[in-house]
Amino acid sequence: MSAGTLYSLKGKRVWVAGHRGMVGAALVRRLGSEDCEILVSERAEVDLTRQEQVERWVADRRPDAVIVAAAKVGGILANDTYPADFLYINLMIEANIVDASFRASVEKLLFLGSSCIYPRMAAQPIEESALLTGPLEPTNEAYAIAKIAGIKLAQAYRRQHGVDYISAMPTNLYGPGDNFDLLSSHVLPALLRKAHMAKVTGAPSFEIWGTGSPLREFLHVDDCADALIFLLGRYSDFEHVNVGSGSDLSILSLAQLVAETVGFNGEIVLDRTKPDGTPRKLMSADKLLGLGWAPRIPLREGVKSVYDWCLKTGVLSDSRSPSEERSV
Ligand SMILES: NC(=O)c1ccc[n+]([C@@H]2O[C@H](COP(=O)([O-])OP(=O)(O)OC[C@H]3O[C@@H](n4cnc5c(N)ncnc54)[C@H](OP(=O)(O)O)[C@@H]3O)[C@@H](O)[C@H]2O)c1
Ligand SMILES: C[C@@H]1O[C@H](OP(=O)(O)OP(=O)(O)OC[C@H]2O[C@@H](n3cnc4c(=O)[nH]c(N)nc43)[C@H](O)[C@@H]2O)[C@@H](O)[C@H](O)[C@@H]1O
Repeated sequence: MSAGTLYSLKGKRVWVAGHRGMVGAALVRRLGSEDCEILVSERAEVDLTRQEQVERWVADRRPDAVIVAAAKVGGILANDTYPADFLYINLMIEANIVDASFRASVEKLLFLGSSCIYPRMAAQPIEESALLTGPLEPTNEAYAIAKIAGIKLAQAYRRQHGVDYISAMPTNLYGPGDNFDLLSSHVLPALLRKAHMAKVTGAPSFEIWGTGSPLREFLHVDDCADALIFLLGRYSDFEHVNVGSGSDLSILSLAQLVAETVGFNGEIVLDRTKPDGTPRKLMSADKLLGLGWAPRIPLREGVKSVYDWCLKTGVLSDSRSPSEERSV
């Protein structure tokens, strides 16, 4: 084990639950440089909301370590429109994986939450200790409640059973493999697609939701995956850990950055009928920095690399209008 390592992945069987998602796929890429065996479960074989299926799979495959990167995930509109799905599916997935892992004597488990767990009006930058100190943002309350339950579940198993279960709270993420559906995506992939479509169709403008004034923090998913593998090896404590870049910008500034990246020179128009959500959610990066990890991919560089990835894969070329797209 190298200095500071509390849990070595060497020779271990590591289950990435949700390996086809943006974060799960980045974790699989990152784990490729560790001397471990990566386990994945296909959805056709295991629906993670089904306890029996999860218990059977974990008992059969016997992972040593588990990363819970499977979840029902979406942007502000999806969260606001489908609170039952966001609460129910996420509660089931995390409860099933945590308990099945305990029954199968998993050595280490990392649960992933999100920065929306914190109170809507939390003091900025938001420290880990702000959890449960005030009311949540209504547009994603259901998802936040499920994620808070996940943190508490990991802590409860840790306290009652002495197991090494930890939680990490990533900020808003972006990267290859993101969801570019305009109705269910997060802001960054939505803006890339809108700016690109405006450019290729010669439109004079593209729309962004809300007032453009909310502030958001962004982290490239490869930085996030690196931080998560760092925590898996170097962190073993009760409290969750924020995973962010340490800086934020307004949604309008983000839209301008995306327009520059894409090469769109027209206007950016505000659709004020859409919600803003939390005014600001910049997380304190102090705890993770203190442990010795720092991000490497600046936002401008990251957005450019994702746009290049989009052009290469053709993921933005779908000409359907938002109303024709798959529902969330
Ligand atoms: N994206 C962000 O901005 C962000 C920010 C903070 C935290 N996070 C956290 O990071 C984690 C991963 O997010 P992501 O962005 O990678 O989401 P994602 O791309 O939507 O991936 C989620 C994965 O979970 C799988 N899944 C969902 N329900 C399932 C079920 N019932 N059975 C089996 N698999 C199921 C999905 O499978 P299918 O491919 O079959 O649908 C998908 O592969 C989540 O815990 C999320 O809270 C994400
Ligand atoms: C990380 C996730 O963050 C989510 O909150 P949240 O940052 O507001 O999620 P986003 O959907 O990324 O939206 C961030 C901000 O961008 C604005 N925005 C502007 N144009 C667009 C657009 O075309 N699409 C989208 N999606 N937004 C847009 C949106 O109104 C909001 O103020 C939570 O709902 C989840 O629970 C999760 O925590």
